[in-house]
Amino acid sequence: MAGLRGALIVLEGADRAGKSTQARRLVEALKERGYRTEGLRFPERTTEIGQLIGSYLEKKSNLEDHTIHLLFSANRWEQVPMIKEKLRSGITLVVDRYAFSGVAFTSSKENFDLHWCKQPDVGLPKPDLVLFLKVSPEVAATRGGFGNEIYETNSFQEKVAKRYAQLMDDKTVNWKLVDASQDIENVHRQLKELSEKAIDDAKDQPIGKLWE
Ligand SMILES: Nc1ncnc2c1ncn2[C@@H]1O[C@H](COP(=O)(O)OP(=O)(O)OP(=O)(O)O)[C@@H](O)[C@H]1O
Ligand SMILES: Cc1cn([C@H]2C[C@H](O)[C@@H](COP(=O)(O)O)O2)c(=O)[nH]c1=O
Repeated sequence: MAGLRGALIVLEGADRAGKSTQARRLVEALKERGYRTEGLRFPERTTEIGQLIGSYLEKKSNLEDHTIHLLFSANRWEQVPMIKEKLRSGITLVVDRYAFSGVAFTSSKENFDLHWCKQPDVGLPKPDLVLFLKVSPEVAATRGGFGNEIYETNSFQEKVAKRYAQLMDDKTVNWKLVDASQDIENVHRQLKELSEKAIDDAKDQPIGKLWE
């Protein structure tokens, strides 16, 4: 319907929680239900900034810790005009990782606090729903591919899980926690239900600003 906006739905969680699997399924399921829906993921590795990030994650280049944090944030900001345009035109966006990943991962490094890590992302379009896929580092480690990229170690992922828990204390963000150690279909059903409600709630609301 003209004038109604789409929802910004974010999937967050530790590496190998199943975010990409669920994001793909969610986009398809929402489309089947008649919602105009598109997927998006961060980091968006195809841009110039995204290529620097990809090279860092794949351990092909080294970047100073503040620098890589700011690049992750810049990689989100460069997509903001497109995100706003799509939401305003009624398209729902399902986003695989967002600013919460940025804060949870960088603040797990030594000498970084949550407050500093949030600042570059203050004012981004605020998600209408953040689906947190909770899985223990032990279960995540049994899933395919764990260990290829820079942050994929059990010890680092344990720190990341604690940072996410701190972020979820923020009640200004619409967090929904889902047990992602269940089978793919069960997780999917829950995400779809929560998403449909968020789309309905968001449709006549203005786009908010994150952490403002
Ligand atoms: N609920 C599940 N049960 C078992 N295996 C799963 C489940 N969800 C995803 N997987 C498998 O775990 C692996 C990682 O899934 P996926 O890439 O979706 O996770 P991710 O959270 O996007 O990971 P990353 O953040 O590291 O890219 C894949 O092999 C996928 O098939
Ligand atoms: C958005 C974002 C991501 N990260 C980290 C989290 C993961 O370890 C990788 C991305 O891997 P994926 O397989 O493409 O999901 O990057 C980060 O540290 N900061 C961020 O802002």
